[in-house]
Amino acid sequence: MSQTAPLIVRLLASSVSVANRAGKIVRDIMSKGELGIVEKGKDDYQTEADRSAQRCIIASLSAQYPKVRIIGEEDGNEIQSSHEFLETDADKEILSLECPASLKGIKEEDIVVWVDPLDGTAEYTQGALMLKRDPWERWKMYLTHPFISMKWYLSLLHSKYGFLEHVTVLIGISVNEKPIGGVIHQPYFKNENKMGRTIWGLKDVGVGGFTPGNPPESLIITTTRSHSNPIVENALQVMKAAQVLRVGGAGYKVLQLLEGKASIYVFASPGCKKWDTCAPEAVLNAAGGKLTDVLGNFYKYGASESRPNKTGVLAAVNDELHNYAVQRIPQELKDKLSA
Ligand SMILES: Nc1ncnc2c1ncn2[C@@H]1O[C@H](COP(=O)(O)O)[C@@H](OP(=O)(O)O)[C@H]1O
Ligand SMILES: [Mg+2]
Repeated sequence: MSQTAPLIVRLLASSVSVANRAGKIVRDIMSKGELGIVEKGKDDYQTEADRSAQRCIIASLSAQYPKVRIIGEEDGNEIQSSHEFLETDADKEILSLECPASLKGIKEEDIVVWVDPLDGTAEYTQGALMLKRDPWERWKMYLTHPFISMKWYLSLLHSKYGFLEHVTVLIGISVNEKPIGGVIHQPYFKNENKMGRTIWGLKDVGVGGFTPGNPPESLIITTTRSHSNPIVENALQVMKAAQVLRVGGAGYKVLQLLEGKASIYVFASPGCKKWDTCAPEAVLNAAGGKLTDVLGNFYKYGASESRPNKTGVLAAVNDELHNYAVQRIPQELKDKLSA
C-alpha cells in the first residue's frame, strides 16, 4: 500500500477493501446455509455472518492501524479479533484521491471507527428462506426460524428474491466525535457481471461507488420494516408523505436517499446504535445531506458515547427537507423519546 497517502485516505482505502472481503464472507455463509442464529435481545439477532464479518474487519484494520479505536456491533470475547480473514489490500481509486488540507493532520489516536458487520440482520436471515427452492424445505425452515411472522413470510414469498439487497456492511470513521468518512458495502447488489458494490464518502472530497440521484418530486419517506411501534408510526403519519418505503437496515435507507428513491429517513425509536449511523451519516454528509436525531441534534461518535441512538434518527438529502421533518415531529413525541 502507498505509505505516502495521508492516514485518513489510507484508512478509507483499507476500509473499502475490508468491506468487500466482509461482504464475500456474508455471501459465503449464506451459500453454506448454516446461519447460526443467536438471539441477543428482543428483536435483535446475530448470525455467523455478523460474527465472521466483524472478525475480518477488526483483525484487518487493527493489524494495520493499531492505535485507532475500533468499536464493533458484535462485541464479545471470542469475536474481537482473528487472523483467519486478514485483508491488507487497499482500494487504488481511494488511494489516489487528493486529501483536503482539513484532513491531512489526523493521527491514529484521534480516530474512532464504528463497525456494523451486517446491517439488516433480519432481512439477511429471511433471505435464507428464499434460497430454498423446494417449497416444503422452505416451509420447514420457516417453522424453525426464530422471528418470522406469517405476515412476513407471505411478504417474502411475494418479493421473489427476499430482501437481501437491504443488507450492508458499514464502516464509519469518526474524528473528534464527528463522522468524516464512511463505507457502505452492499453484498447482494446485482451488477451486470459481479455481485455487490461499495459506496464511500469522505468529508470535503465527496462520494463514489454509485450514481447519485435527485430527490423524488413528491415526498417519499423511508423507514424500518422490522422494528416499528406506535411512536414510529405516529412520526410517519405527521410527515404527510406521498409514499412510505419500509426497508431493512440504516445503511440501505441512507442509500435510498443518496440514489433519489426517498427524500427523508424517519425512525422515531431508540433501536439504532452508533455503528448503524456512523458510516451512513458520513456518506450522506459528503453528498450534502444531514442525519440527526428526531430533535434535530447531531449524535457524537467518541468512544465513550453510549451506543444507542436514544432519540431516534432523522435524515434527509438536504437541509430544507431535514428542517421540514424536524418541524413536523410533535413536541410531545420529542419529549417522550428524550425522557
Ligand atoms: N427495536 C430494535 N431493537 C434492536 N435493534 C434495532 C431496533 N430498532 C432498530 N434496530 C437496529 O437498527 C438497525 C436498523 O434497523 P431497521 O432495519 O429496523 O431500520 C438494525 O441493525 P442490525 O440489522 O445491524 O441489527 C437494527 O437491529
Ligand atoms: Mg445495524
